[in-house]
Amino acid sequence: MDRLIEAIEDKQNPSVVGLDPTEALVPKQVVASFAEEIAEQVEDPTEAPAAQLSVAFFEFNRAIIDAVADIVPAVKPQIAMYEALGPAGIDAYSMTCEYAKQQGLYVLGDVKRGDIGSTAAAYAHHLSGVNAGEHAFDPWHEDAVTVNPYLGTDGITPFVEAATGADKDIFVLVRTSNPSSSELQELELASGERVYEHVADLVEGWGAETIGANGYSRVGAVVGATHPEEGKALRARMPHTFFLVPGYGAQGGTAQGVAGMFDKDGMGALVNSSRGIIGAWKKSGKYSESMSADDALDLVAESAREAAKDMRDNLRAVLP
Ligand SMILES: O=C(O)c1cc(=O)[nH]c(=O)n1[C@@H]1O[C@H](COP(=O)(O)O)[C@@H](O)[C@H]1O
Repeated sequence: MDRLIEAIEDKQNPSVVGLDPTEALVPKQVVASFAEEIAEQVEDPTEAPAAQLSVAFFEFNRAIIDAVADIVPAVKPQIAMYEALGPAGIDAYSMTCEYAKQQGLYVLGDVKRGDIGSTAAAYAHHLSGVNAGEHAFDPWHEDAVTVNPYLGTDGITPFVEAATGADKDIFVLVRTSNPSSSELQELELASGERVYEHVADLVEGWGAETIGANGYSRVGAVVGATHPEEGKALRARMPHTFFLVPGYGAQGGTAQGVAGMFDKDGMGALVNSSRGIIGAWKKSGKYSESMSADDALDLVAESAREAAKDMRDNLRAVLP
């Protein structure tokens, strides 16, 4: 987590831009501009639409990354959006991660994996790379991944080991931002604790051997911006655990609401906004369908930059 913390200090900005593209979030003319090129490349024409959208996702992301790389420390590509397009989408995911890393950004792969130990060990290659050993290579280019703790310790240990070996991190779901999160996470245990509080204690334990120079372990926690009070209590309960805080903006989370999730030095949390940044162009009032693809991408980039700056300034205003 020390690399992430350095990047946050460098940019003086504890926020991360979520790269969650969908067809609705990419201007139509940008997608259309790849039609000919893709039609020539694919053997099976039924694959063309997914291939075209995948290329458009990458170019959309590249424009956004270029526009925010000097403002934010990190990006969080959400693999679901890319998986939805099949293998071409996965390529766009990996290319996005690689490009972001080349621009000096910390890349948090939102892959939310979780399974029995032997399978978790395979998923952990997201961090350790493929064919670990002499011929290892890293097709994913991620600095961290998100992990689901439902299977318990043996589903997490392979990720902690891989993260430790590769100087990377994981973020474990503790208190998620979504409306139904209470169905399981708020259940009361015989001890009187809530399920998410128990998970929080497990997460502190999973990270205990990996605490870095800044006092935070390699095992972070995901705590939704939509739960300000619980997030504040978790901050006190998890002194060595860095927080990823999604739910800002589109899901209703605010800078005031997340302020309590930071430590006394204004560190300890990274706040995510995806649609609020990458979809800002739609609310700019400047878009028109008759624009060229290049102009539309410029608008996407300029709007994302403004939204990222606003988010940074709003967070700075509530931090010490
Ligand atoms: O792990 C996450 O990042 C995550 C956890 C959570 O509790 N809530 C949550 O929204 N997320 C992710 O954060 C992003 C939020 O997107 P926006 O609501 O568009 O900002 C999506 O990629 C979600 O999958």
